[in-house]
This record gives sequence, structure tokens and C-alpha cells, in this order.
Amino acid sequence: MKTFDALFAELTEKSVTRPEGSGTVKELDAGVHAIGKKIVEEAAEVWMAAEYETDERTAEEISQLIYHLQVLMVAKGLTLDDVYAHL
Ligand SMILES: N=c1c2ncn([C@@H]3O[C@H](COP(=O)(O)OP(=O)(O)OP(=O)(O)O)[C@@H](O)[C@H]3O)c2ncn1[C@@H]1O[C@H](COP(=O)(O)O)[C@@H](O)[C@H]1O
Repeated sequence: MKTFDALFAELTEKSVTRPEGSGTVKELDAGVHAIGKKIVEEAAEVWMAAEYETDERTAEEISQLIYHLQVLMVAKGLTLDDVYAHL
């Protein structure tokens, strides 16, 4: 099972190595505006799943929101410590 930190390390590496076919690379190239829209979309899906769908669907949507938040962090050059400092 993947952890928050492990996913962030994977996405950071992909931003450097830029492997062919990576959705992360594609999203990074789309830029902060596009990533931000994706975050808003996923956040709404988390809300809807929590109110109207199963716990499993909610967990799935939360994982997608976390993914897009991490892509934004990579795009902005933010580290895990930058965020953890505020928890
Ligand atoms: N955890 C994720 C992850 N969660 C969500 N997503 C992407 O987020 C999008 C989900 O959006 P939606 O729910 O709106 O689904 P969709 O409408 O079908 O997607 P779009 O048409 O909007 O692209 C999909 O495009 C997924 O590819 C993710 N893409 C990648 N990862 C992980 O990130 C890592 C790197 O992935 P790559 O860069 O693709 O190799 C791997 O470990 C992946 O498992």
C-alpha cells in the first residue's frame, strides 16, 4: 500500500525524469491553473461521495484529491515539510 510520503517521492521523481506516458508530467505541463481546477473538481467529488455514495467511493475520491494536491505541491516547488509545518 502506498503512503502519502511515498506518493510524493514518486511524483517528485517523475517531475525530474519525465517518463513517457506519465499523467503527472502531462498535468504538470498543463500548469497551476489547470491543476487548481482539477483540485476543485476532485474536492466536489469527495463531498458528493461522502454525502451520497459508499465509504469506499469516498476513500477513492479522497485519494484522487490527495494526488492532485501533491501534483500542485510539485508544480509550486513545495516540500512535504513546507506543508507539515502548518499541521
Ligand atoms: N494516484 C494517482 C491518481 N489519482 C488520480 N489520478 C488521475 O486523476 C484523474 C482522475 O480524474 P477523474 O476522477 O476526473 O477521472 P477522469 O474524468 O477519468 O480523468 P480526466 O479525464 O479528468 O483525466 C485521472 O486522470 C487519473 O489518472 C491519478 N494519477 C496517478 N496517480 C498515481 O501517481 C503515480 C504516478 O502516475 P503517472 O504520472 O501517471 O505515472 C502513480 O503511482 C499513480 O498510481
